[in-house]
Amino acid sequence: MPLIFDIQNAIENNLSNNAFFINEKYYTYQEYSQIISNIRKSIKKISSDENFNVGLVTNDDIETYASIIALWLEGKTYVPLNPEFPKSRNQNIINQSHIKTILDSSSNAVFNSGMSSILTKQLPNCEIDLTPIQFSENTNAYILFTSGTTGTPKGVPITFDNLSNFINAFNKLCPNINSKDRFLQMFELTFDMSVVSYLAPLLGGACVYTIPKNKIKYSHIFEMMEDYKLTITIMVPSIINYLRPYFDEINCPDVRFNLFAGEALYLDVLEEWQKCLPNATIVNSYGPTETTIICTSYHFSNSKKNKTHNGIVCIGKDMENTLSIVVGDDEKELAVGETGELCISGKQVTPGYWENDERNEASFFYKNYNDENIRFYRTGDACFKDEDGDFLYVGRVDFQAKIQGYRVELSEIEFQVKSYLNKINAVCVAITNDLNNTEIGLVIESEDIQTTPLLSFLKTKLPQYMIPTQIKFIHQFPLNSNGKIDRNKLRTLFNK
Ligand SMILES: Nc1ncnc2c1ncn2[C@@H]1O[C@H](COP(=O)(O)OP(=O)(O)OP(=O)(O)O)[C@@H](O)[C@H]1O
Repeated sequence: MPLIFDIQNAIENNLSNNAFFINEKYYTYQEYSQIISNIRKSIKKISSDENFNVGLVTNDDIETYASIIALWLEGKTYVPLNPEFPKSRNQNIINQSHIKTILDSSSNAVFNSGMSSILTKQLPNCEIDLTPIQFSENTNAYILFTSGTTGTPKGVPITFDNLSNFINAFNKLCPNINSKDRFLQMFELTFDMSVVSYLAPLLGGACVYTIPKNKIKYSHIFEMMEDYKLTITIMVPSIINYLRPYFDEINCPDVRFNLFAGEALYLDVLEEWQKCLPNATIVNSYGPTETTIICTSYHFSNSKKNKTHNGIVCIGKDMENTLSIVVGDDEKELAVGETGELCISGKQVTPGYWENDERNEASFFYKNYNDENIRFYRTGDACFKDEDGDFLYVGRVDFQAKIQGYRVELSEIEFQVKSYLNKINAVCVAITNDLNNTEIGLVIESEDIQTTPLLSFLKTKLPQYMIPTQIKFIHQFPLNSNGKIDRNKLRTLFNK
């Protein structure tokens, strides 16, 4: 059955249960369905010959989450616009996706230049109507504009078909989501981890607990986990690095499932974190936006030897309906243990970047695989496969530095630095010096480290060309809007 009918059924079957806890207020599925219907009525006037893409200002309220479903019931695509992003970036997204209508729940509309803006707050109540119109599963459910290292955001459309395949695979990983579950939703709607954090609970009749934007202090997250006895938590690993000093105070026996994704997860911190969630299944998962949130997964267990590479937890095996391979420069599949670029195919892969032929040409390719012509997405991630078929993450292909002709894995240097620093975080970046040579820069998240003994230690572990030549100290690593360590910002520390 198409995903949109599952959403309709889930809402209609759970009317008396709580759907959301937002800004200290609960909303039942009944209230949610009323707000969805009110918004839906007001967007009916969007002409059907208009582009499917509708801008959605991502405010922190029930109307924003209701707008998503209202748009979907009408077969439209949401394009999130974060009011906290620079105006020029949002304008670029609006122009690229030809948005003519914007849904906004705040009356001081930020994006009203030359397009119709529909205010979604305090609309009059109308008859509840959650029956979707008929539309193709190839319709885009959302388009996310990822930051894009070139400076121009690139649009990643994800279809309803992509999304329903993802949901099926996710439900295998985290089974039996039901009305007793309480989910943490701590992501900006411009980041795809938000989609699993609101959609998986909605489909199970569970309640979504959002963290108010003005309270995204890391201490608040675990207070919420404890106070509201959250049962399912989805996180980026940087969060537990921040929570690390408080681990002794955290005890969340109600968490039954804890998923990590989005960046490298380190085993040492995970082993400590696990004690805070004594009853949780902990999964490390991996996936670029282009393959719909996550597409590989690995179960952590404290009763086995967990697989790692340079301290980074294994990203595991393909989830259902995904096929990943590691290829060399000539797109030939590499043997077990050989590092190359991870390429992904399957039902979760985006149909392609939004109106970007050049990028599509570079990022997707067809390959004959087991007598089938299959379309693969190049992830830009360096990985290798082990003899059990598990993938191990090595680093970004573009973070691999070439130094004096040697290919250097920055994650290997980070691993050694961290093993010396013990619980202090460190990031290596490739920097270009005045003579246009590549060097290794090291940023340490502390202001109290002696460099001489650290360098002496590194010299016993690494060849000379891998020893960092510049070291900076910083009180706290900057995070980007997705909550990941902002490596680009760290790189700028070396420009001075
Ligand atoms: N479990 C994981 N371990 C290591 N890295 C991960 C993991 N999960 C995701 N990643 C990293 O995150 C990337 C996907 O994140 P996302 O699609 O948000 O793009 P981004 O590279 O962070 O940013 P952007 O494309 O916006 O510049 C992956 O390509 C990989 O580099």
